[in-house]
Amino acid sequence: MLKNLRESLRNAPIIKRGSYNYFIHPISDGVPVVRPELLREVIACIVKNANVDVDKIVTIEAMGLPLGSALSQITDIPFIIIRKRKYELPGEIAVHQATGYSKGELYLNGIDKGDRVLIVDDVISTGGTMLATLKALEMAGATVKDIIVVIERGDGKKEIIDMGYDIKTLIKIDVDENGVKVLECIDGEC
Ligand SMILES: O=P(O)(O)OC[C@H]1O[C@H](OP(=O)(O)OP(=O)(O)O)[C@H](O)[C@@H]1O
Ligand SMILES: Nc1nc2[nH]cnc2c(=O)[nH]1
Repeated sequence: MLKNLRESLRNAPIIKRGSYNYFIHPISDGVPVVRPELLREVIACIVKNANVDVDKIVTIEAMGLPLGSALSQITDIPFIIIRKRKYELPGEIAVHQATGYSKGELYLNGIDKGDRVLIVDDVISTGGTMLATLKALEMAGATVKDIIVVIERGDGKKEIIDMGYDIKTLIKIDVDENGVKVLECIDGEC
């Protein structure tokens, strides 16, 4: 089921961001090109595995956007984007985000108290972005029914599970300066 994702990750180039080995891939970067068969495969796998009995899908700028958008079209569930830009709307919630190579603020709008949500993102690595997202959603009074992330690297997933949340990842990889190694897939075919 995840043939395109597996093969493309095995060929992903690596760059250094400080000391961090950063892989570049269409799902996580939008470059060099996002092929429809890859996105279709990933979205089908998300629909098959995620709990979509929710009021809203929550994604994170920037690379949660193609995922949230396609998922919303298929499920007919509205989606919201946690932005890196401040809007200063009433009720906007700001949280601090730290990844393995960057720091910044995230801004949540559009959640009503009691909303049941599914969080979708492209990558989990340190878990810093997901922690910030969960904090913002907790502050907004949302109930997180499920979390699904396409690519898992590092130990961030464990932190989220330790906080008591369910989180699924479609593919688990290891990254070093030589490239990407595929470790595990949700379809069991790796
Ligand atoms: O688990 P973490 O260490 O937090 O890493 C995961 C985050 O890193 C990337 O976001 P980034 O902030 O680089 O933004 P982008 O989507 O604009 O590339 C990715 O989209 C995740 O949100
Ligand atoms: N594209 C990309 N996004 C990430 N988010 C966290 N780590 C990575 C990475 O290595 N590559």
